[in-house]
Amino acid sequence: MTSTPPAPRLRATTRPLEHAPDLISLADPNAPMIWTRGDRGCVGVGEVLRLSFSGPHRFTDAAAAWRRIAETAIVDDSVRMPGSGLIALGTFAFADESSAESVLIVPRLLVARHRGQAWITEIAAVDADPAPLAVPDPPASRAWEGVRFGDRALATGGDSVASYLAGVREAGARIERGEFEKIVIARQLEGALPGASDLRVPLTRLAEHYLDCWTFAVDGLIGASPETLIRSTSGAVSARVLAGTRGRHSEDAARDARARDELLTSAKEQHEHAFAVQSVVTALSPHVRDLRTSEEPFPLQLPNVWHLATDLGAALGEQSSSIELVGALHPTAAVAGTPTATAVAAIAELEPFDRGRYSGAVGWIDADGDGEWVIALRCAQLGAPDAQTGARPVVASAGGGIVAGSDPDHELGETVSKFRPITEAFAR
Ligand SMILES: C=C(O[C@@H]1C=C(C(=O)O)C=C[C@H]1O)C(=O)O
Repeated sequence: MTSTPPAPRLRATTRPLEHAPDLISLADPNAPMIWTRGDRGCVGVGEVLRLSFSGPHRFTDAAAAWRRIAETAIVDDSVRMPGSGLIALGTFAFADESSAESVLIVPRLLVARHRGQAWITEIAAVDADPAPLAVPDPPASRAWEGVRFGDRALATGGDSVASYLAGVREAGARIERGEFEKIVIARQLEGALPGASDLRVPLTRLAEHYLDCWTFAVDGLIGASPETLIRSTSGAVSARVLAGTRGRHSEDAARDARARDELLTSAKEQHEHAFAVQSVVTALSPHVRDLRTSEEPFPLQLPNVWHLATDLGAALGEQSSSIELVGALHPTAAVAGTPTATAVAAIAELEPFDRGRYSGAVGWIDADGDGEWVIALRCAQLGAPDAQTGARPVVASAGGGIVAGSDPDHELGETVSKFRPITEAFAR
């Protein structure tokens, strides 16, 4: 299933930079490689290695391939910060059967910052000539006409919103019959990105508005996710679980506060949230020690929605790499349901599309296996350019958890709120 060419032996050299440059401005406007949140993150320029994986073993295959590359690499790193030295950025498909590729990409140059510190890493095959360790000039600005999204046409030609509502109703009926307790049902929007568009425009908007989210661009998957699947640094592990959502009402403070309070006091939302936390605790427990969670779910305020959130912390109990932890956690109840296997099988039946990388994982890994991975939410996938026009298809996905008593129209409204980061970032 997984096709990986013999990996070259890599050399990575990291040196400090005096000034922290604006990361997004350095990205390739056509194929940006970005991972950023607030005053932290990195931009990749160029590509030295791309590994592809697919099928049910994509996480273990990727973890093994990366371990081999890291073991033989020569790393000269005078910075020693999370994200310095040899790095790959990656994105993994949601479903075992997905036709979407899961990839690990090693950039040729990586410019990164962590609060006040900044550095540059150059990566090449050991026998290749080194590139200068200098920050490249930002590429010239390009046009931005934006993307107008509409409901994605179904392969069967039917109405996609009607199909989503039917899926939610059917999911509710199956929950009533006791087939499963929770399932996440998603829907898709699509649009066309004009050729020669500057993808730094939507990325800058996402990074500026969604300060509590990781803004990412890896292999055409672009978004800003609030949900940390796993972060592992020098033996410490953390995660953020979200489940339970209300749309924001930024124009009306009283209504907005009511939405937040309703979320905090709703038995249904707390119940749904508990499923999601439990699924992460169960999957993580064999790999960690001293697992602790925030006492009570807290309200996470994003520009588009309120979420119920729980933070988890632990010590890494064995030598698992961050990709192995992602493989152990995926898919959580936040994106699949409970029990997992039944929910995943029902998603394949009730959603009339392949989710691709949406609700899979996106993030990075270093030579020690440490890294940061989020659930690929609030995102869109760009396709290949049309041979004639250069326009690229863009598909955005969003969904929500269905439990006993979920109302289909309310769930539809929730997806509208969850699409906002993407529809607004890609607007004209
Ligand atoms: C599935 C999505 O989001 C997930 C589902 C949530 C919910 O059902 O309340 C909340 C946050 C995410 O864990 C999405 O954004 O598409």
